[in-house]
Amino acid sequence: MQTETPRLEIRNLKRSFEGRAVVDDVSLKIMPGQVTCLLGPSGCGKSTTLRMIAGVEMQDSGSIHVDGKLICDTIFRIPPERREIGLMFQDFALFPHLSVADNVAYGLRGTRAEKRERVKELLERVDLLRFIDGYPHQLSGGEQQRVALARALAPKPRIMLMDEPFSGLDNRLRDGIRDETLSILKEQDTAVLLVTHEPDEAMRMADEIALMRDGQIVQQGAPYNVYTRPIDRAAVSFFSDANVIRAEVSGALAHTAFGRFLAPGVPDGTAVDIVFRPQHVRIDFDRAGKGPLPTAADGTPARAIVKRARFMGNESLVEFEMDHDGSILKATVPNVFMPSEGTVMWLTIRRDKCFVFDVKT
Ligand SMILES: Nc1ncnc2c1ncn2[C@@H]1O[C@H](COP(=O)(O)OP(=O)(O)OP(=O)(O)O)[C@@H](O)[C@H]1O
Repeated sequence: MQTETPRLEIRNLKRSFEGRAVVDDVSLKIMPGQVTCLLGPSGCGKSTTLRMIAGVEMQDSGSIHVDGKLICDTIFRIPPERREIGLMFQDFALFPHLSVADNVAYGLRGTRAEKRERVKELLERVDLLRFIDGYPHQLSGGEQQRVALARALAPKPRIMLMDEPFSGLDNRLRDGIRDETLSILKEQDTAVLLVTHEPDEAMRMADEIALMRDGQIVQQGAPYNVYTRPIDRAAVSFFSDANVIRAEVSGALAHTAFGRFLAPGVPDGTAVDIVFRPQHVRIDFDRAGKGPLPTAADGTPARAIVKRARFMGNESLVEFEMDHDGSILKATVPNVFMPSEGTVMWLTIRRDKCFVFDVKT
């Protein structure tokens, strides 16, 4: 069986600044037409990784390959302008002295007529055709960014590196431009590496998410898998609010006020964190001092007092103080649910949505 060659492959990239490993052994493969999001908090090394692939930053070790060919290691190096890699950064400036059309045509080859055709096609898709003969200073910041996007897409690069490319756009525009950009890149079979610190953006754009932390990729996979099978507590919290209950294991079970949680393979006496998202807390009303009966799916109910309820738009967030230890738990409920402070309720936690992590690891 013939295996497909990745469009972009980076192997064991490392880069240190002042003795600190900012990118620490990062490897990735991206196939043609695939969008991979490098997702992680500010300062984790995402941009430095991208800059090394672009060729504007030199790695200390490791190599970069395009369609199976080496383009850069510590001995051999193709200069940035010959890598045929498209770049789209948030602060990528347009050429102020060139018209919008000439900016978009900048990297294009072909006859004047062919270039004009391609420029029109792209400006139409980013909804800016009316500005074709205008100049950058006549456009708003968001419009300039869309022109920069059209310029980056125009030469149909084999690889596109994007660093927070949509963050300057207002919400109303962002979704449309994001979807349009994605469909252009897919049509062109471009391999995309997109850097973002916004989980929503990564979930929306990515075929694959590479979760980065302290210079390393800590987890990689399809958005659904990364979201539903996070490798640790921080990976849960990165995507959403998370509740955490600390418990001790005995007999492969973690014992809590919400009943027992399976902790297979965890030795007795080990401390674990049981982590779950607010949407997986079930809320029940108090019935003469009692909650619902325990079930295998939801465990035992625990008594809680409403501290605060807030309406968030399409859901409500309720904060509870737990009776048994005074800890705070958050629950979200679709639509409007605004119980008043002090209301007694009973909470259960969906077992199939909980993650149990050994505290030490
Ligand atoms: N040229 C440099 N000299 C010294 N330190 C640097 C240099 N470039 C980056 N760093 C440091 O490396 C770390 C990672 O930076 P990088 O820009 O890659 O992070 P990032 O994940 O892209 O963050 P952000 O989302 O905030 O851009 C930061 O602590 C940064 O200060």
